[in-house]
Amino acid sequence: MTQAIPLPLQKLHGKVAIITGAASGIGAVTARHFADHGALAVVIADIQDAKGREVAASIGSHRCTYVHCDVTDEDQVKTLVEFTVKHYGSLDVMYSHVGITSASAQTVLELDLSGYDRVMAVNVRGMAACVKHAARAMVEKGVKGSIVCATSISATCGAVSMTDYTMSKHAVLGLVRSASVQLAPRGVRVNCVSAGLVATPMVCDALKISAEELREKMAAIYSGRDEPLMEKNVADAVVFLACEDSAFVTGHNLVVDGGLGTKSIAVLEQ
Ligand SMILES: NC(=O)c1ccc[n+]([C@@H]2O[C@H](COP(=O)([O-])OP(=O)(O)OC[C@H]3O[C@@H](n4cnc5c(N)ncnc54)[C@H](O)[C@@H]3O)[C@@H](O)[C@H]2O)c1
Repeated sequence: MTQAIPLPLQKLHGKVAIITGAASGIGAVTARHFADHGALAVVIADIQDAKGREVAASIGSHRCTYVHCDVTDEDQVKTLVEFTVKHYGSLDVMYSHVGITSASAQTVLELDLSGYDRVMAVNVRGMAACVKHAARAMVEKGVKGSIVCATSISATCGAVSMTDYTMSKHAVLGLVRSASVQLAPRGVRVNCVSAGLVATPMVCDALKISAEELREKMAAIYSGRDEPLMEKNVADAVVFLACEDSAFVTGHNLVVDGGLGTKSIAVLEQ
């Protein structure tokens, strides 16, 4: 069960939300944060079924449900959105958070194109499917909803490795900007959050390092802060873009990196 925020301070009271990639890391913390902010229902979508069910149960079955959904399969994304609308009446918020990296360094000279295809299928095609079906559900029901996509500080700069990941996050910016223009007349907002480095399984697995070790390394980079960038800091930004506080914000890339940008990426490149 979650510790509810007092009603007057709840930003998502009565809202119905989907969060993809919420079995783990930033998505899981954001799902809890949405529930704490009074969301009527938070639907967690992921491919890690046991973990996803665990997160949903820990938040509480009265307001959180797990649905298996591989975002690379458009039919599964469509079914996820249909399930949500059927069970909870509408869809107000889609946080399309799923993203992966390749197993290898993916420099241009050594680019493994099958790894590239996988990253693009998940990070770009999957993101587009989530935006498409969430937007359709909102437009059909006349809901002036909010769609938030996970980008990264890698969306606006080059990197010495992870070429495919960097390309995919640049592409998400194009998706968000186009969708925001197209959906503005329908009252649907589309924004993205570009997080700096957070010690989640995606990053720790890629670096073959524990979360504790990575946070220690990051402490030097985020030295002006009491602690390194955490999942909760990203979740706060997502709640802002999901709620009415950002009613006139659309097509925006909200950077959450403590002002450190590529310095935090440097940890990956050491
Ligand atoms: N951790 C960071 O430093 C960081 C920084 C910037 C942006 N991001 C973004 O956050 C997202 C990754 O989240 P995280 O860092 O919390 O990592 P994570 O690995 O903890 O979470 C990613 C989740 O996505 C799920 N997933 C993977 N492929 C999927 C698929 N095909 N269909 C459905 N679910 C799938 C995984 O099972 C996992 O639960 C990516 O979009 C990434 O670009 C992370």
